[in-house]
This record gives sequence, C-alpha cells and structure tokens, in this order.
Amino acid sequence: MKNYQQKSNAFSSDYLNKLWGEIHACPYFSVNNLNRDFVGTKGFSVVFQKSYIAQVEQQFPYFKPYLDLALLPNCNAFYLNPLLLKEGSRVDPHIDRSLRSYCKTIEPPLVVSVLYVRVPPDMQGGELVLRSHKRQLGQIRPQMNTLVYFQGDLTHSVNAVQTPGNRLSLVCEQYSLDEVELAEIPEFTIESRVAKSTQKKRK
Ligand SMILES: O=C(O)CCC(=O)C(=O)O
Ligand SMILES: [Fe+2]
Repeated sequence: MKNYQQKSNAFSSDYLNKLWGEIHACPYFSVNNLNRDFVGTKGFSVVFQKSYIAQVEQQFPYFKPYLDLALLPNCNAFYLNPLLLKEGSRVDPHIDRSLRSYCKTIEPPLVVSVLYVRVPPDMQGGELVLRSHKRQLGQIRPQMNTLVYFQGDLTHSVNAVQTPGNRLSLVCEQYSLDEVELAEIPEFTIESRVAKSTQKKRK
C-alpha cells in the first residue's frame, strides 16, 4: 500500500451508533492500558489470531461488520482497539507494535485500519498525522464513517483534541507473521485495565 488510503461512507449510520453504544457498554472499556503515548484516552484491546476470529465474533458480535470489511486477507494476527479521545486527549508519535509484548522480535504491522465512529462536529485538533522518518506524509482530519488504512511502519500521532465532545476510533493493527512469531501470540485474549477477575464477577 502506498502510505495511506481512505474509504468514506464505510458503514451505515445504524452500525456506527451500535458500535458507539456497545463499546461504551462493554465492561472492559476503561482508562487505557496502552503506553504513555496515549494521553487521556480510554479503550480496551482484543488480541487474536485469524483462526480464532469466530470466537472474537461470538464474544463481540458488534465488531463483525468491521472485521469483515477492514481485515486484510493476507494478515494472520490482529490487535483491535476502540480508542476514545476527549477534549485535551492526544496520542504522541509512535509506531504501532502492540504485539511486541508477546514477541520481542516482531516487525510493525503490515497495515493499520482506523474507522472513525464518532467525531465532534467542527472538531479542532484531533488530526491523525503520518510520518516516515522525519517527513510528514499526511495529516488526516477524521471524518465520521471514514475507514483509513495506513502502512503499519509509519510513525504517527494524534494532535490534541481542542473541542468538547468525543472522538471514537476503532483501530486494528494487522500483522502478517511467520509461524514462529505467530506461535508466541495469544489465540484470543483481552487486554483491559479492568481486571478479568472483576469481569467474571460482574457477569
Ligand atoms: O485514532 C486514530 O486516529 C489513531 C490512533 C492510534 O494511533 C492508535 O490507536 O494506535
Ligand atoms: Fe497508533
């Protein structure tokens, strides 16, 4: 893929509303456990291998339309995370490599897909900035219902949101791993600040 591409009107507005509601209702949705680059954000993460996608869709049926559309057929491991930014939230420059906690030698994802589920009207700030080395390749102003794909090895950041309201994206790091690397990745697991023991009690 050449740096990045965008697909507007990716889903129905009913589906975007459903995603918004289900993500907020999900007991795993909490202050982010992603690294320090994520300032003032909320979310949770679903890690899975391609062959376990049926289990993911069973536990999170509302992710299925997104997965059907956004996942690349040549990828075999995924890190899916809903990400909520509010006024003052930002994401500092980073390269997505969230599976590194499971396999130290892992290369960046092939592609990262981002669906903008909700964006404050007339949002100031909140742009996704893409860079390769020091060169800026693009600055994307999130549009609700746009699905962005970018090359997984790009350094990127999200400018601080300067408008009240919610900027909710659904991000998926998509990896094409060799067998040795894939064996290190969980088949299907959830990463959340909300302890799993608490989860079980709540159910
Ligand atoms: O929401 C976005 O525009 C991108 C977020 C991001 O970089 C990430 O979740 O790793
Ligand atoms: Fe990222």
